Amino acid sequence: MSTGRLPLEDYQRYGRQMILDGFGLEGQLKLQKASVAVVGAGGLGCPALQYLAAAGVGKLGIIDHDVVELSNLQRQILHTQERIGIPKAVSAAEAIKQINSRVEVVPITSALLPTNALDLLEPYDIILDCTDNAPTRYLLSDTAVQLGKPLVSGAAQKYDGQLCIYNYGENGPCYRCLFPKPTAPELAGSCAEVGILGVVTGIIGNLQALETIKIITGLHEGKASLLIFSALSTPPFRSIKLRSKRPTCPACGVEGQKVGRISETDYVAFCGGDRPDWVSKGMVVEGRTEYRITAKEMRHVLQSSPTTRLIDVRPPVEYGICHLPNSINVPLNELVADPTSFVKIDEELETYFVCRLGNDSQLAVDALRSAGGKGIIKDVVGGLRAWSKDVDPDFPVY
Ligand SMILES: Nc1ncnc2c1ncn2[C@@H]1O[C@H](COP(=O)(O)OP(=O)(O)OP(=O)(O)O)[C@@H](O)[C@H]1O
Repeated sequence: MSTGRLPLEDYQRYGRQMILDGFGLEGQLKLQKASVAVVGAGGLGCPALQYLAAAGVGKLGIIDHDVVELSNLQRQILHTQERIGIPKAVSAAEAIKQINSRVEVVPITSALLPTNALDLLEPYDIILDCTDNAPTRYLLSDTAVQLGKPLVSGAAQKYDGQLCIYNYGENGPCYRCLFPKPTAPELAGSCAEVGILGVVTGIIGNLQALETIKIITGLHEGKASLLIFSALSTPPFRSIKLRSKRPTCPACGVEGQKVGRISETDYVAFCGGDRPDWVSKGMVVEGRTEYRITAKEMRHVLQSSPTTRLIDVRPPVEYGICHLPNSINVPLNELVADPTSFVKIDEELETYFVCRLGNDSQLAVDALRSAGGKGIIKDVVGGLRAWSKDVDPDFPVY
């Protein structure tokens, strides 16, 4: 039996869970003492944070560099219309305070990077990966291994989701044990590119909160498994038992650490092509800036340089929805298959690529350069979305 005591009103607030077998006052005191870092306050992070706060986790760190947008509200349920434009970490912290004012909330509005990950995550007992990109997944996994903390990882796209706890229990595997090599960039589209049903992120984010509460209260049996959810399948859940950590894993294997120092590792380069759109949000991704141009700079170029060609690499159906005047449409798949037959190499011409979000356009730059293109070949950071935000608010965003 526990000798601890809760503030009087907490017996009322948490009574419904405290009377559960195996939970009790002990479980509630453990939650109160626990600290959890949630990286990403988006589709997964919002529901996870909501339930962790409601359940009475003592301290919640929220790390997200992004701001709330209208397109987030379909699934990022802690944010509101009134808070569009403010940092997600701050918006989520405000929402949590309204649910449970006694939770200590630490909003961090910078991105998690190799240079700050160890420092930012060290103060917490458990880490939640609620992000949406491969470089951050590997960064989080390596950091969790180095800090010796469990990593409760969620992922969701389209109608599907996954849940796994890494670096936990007796010899539990890390993310690198399961995925030693990153998914080919062309297969790893973002939610903005491939779509997401909001409630799917709700299901996976809630499961992340559930597993976290089980770990904190001692209700988790400590066996590693990968839960796969597919909303359109019957039954929708499948669970795969996982092996122990791989002895040869470069991060957590018994043969010793072979991955480099986290702060010096270029996770973006490791994961390849489809870079997260961090540049437009103030994060410089090394080695790319000379081939990139902002939307505002693009407007200036279009107004002042007659030797400019602007190539829109979206699929024709998207080009048909909206496009910039004088842009020509060469879909990325056609361009990559045979770059110079679609875009003749001409050093006298300045060539600019644009797409919806500024990811495919980088691949287009790479394709043309690899095919021998020289001179000014650049792409628009943040794509047409940045154009709408920074240059022409009347340009449609979809
Ligand atoms: N390295 C990182 N550090 C901090 N937050 C991150 C990092 N990588 C991703 N995130 C955050 O993780 C969240 C992922 O959530 P989600 O995919 O639902 O949102 P989104 O990126 O706003 O969506 P969309 O792709 O529709 O714009 C985002 O808020 C994003 O800013």
